[in-house]
Amino acid sequence: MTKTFINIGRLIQVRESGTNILRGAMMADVPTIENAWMAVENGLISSYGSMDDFAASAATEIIDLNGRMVCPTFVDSHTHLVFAEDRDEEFVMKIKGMDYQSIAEAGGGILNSARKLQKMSLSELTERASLRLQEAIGSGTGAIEIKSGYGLSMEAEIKMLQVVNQLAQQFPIPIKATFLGAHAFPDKDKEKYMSSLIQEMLPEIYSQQLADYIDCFCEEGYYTVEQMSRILEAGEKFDLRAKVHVNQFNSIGGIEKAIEYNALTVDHLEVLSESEINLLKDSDTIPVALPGCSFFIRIPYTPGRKIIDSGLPLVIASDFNPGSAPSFNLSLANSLAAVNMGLLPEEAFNATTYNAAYALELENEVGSITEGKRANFIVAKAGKNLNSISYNFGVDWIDRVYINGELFSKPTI
Ligand SMILES: N=CN[C@@H](CCC(=O)O)C(=O)O
Ligand SMILES: [Zn+2]
Repeated sequence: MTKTFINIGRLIQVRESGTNILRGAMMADVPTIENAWMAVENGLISSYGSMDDFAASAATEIIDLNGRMVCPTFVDSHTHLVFAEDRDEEFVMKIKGMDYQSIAEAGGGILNSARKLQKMSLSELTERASLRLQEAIGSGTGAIEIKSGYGLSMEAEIKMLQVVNQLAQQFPIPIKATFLGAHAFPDKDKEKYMSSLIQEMLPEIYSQQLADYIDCFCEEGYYTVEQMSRILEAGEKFDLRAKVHVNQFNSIGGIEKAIEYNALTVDHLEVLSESEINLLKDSDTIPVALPGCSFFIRIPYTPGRKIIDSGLPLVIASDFNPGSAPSFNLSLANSLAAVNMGLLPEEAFNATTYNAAYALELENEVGSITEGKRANFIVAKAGKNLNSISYNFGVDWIDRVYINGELFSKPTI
């Protein structure tokens, strides 16, 4: 049966299909229909228009939105949503003055998460991740990427990816899985782990079809450019395109190497030089900023304003993880991007919806109000507009979330 939503005060992010990722000045525009209607059929957006031209059909359920704004759900292209436990004790260490790297050296960090995850069963991990994902959808996320990387052994990395695949079966939104075995080294024998990654884990992941992308944390003290290169080379053989962590603390050549492998995205970029911006301009690789991480571990923000002013596209994601960004809330990411990166509300919104869909190759499915895309959308509370998303930081502006045209209910815990 068709559902028709009428008296939509503003229908936001309405775009024809077949357009491209938004770059530079294009990011400041969010096409909108004032006083609109929108019809949904079989879970997809089937048509929309101005209320001035609306004619009700008998075979449709009418839902009157009384002037509220409707916009597409967010797309979160970078998360570490599967983990065993929060790391709030590290948060307290940070308040007392320790930085991210010293916390890792003191037994915290990625290895702390790995020790906990290795001991936890697949079903317990799935249950915990499900609760987080339900909440993330309730906060407006309608498509998501989830990485492994807290396993750091063949068994635990496979377990993490199986959890992601179970979530993809259970949840009604598109979920992409990324293999991030190269998140840290589990012990001193780095070569042994490199061989395990390339010769054991990757073939097994491929044979079980557990991942869509391959990732690597290319950073001083983690993976060198040469090690990342070997990992991306191996990933290519198993049809896994790269989405990589680069330039979080230092620029060591990761961007250049990622572009050489035609990476889909380069994520973090808190440290970014003019020459690296120029390299990105000559490539199809998409820059992704993670303002929640900058906020939480108090590191510089990715120069998003500069990226856009250089004519590049920009994507923003949550980086949701227990260490450096324990929030999946993309409304907050919009606020942080506006206040700390100098993005207009329109630019931040495009970076978390329309452009973000490209960062997961889901541009034909989600990210805008377009005929034939999934009816994954948010109904705002009364009186809220596009500016409210960035402006009302930390305030819940969302009245309801629809996924595939169905009302999504938050879990009752
Ligand atoms: N930087 C590497 N990985 C995560 C942090 C992981 C952690 O601290 O557990 C990130 O993207 O910020
Ligand atoms: Zn990350």
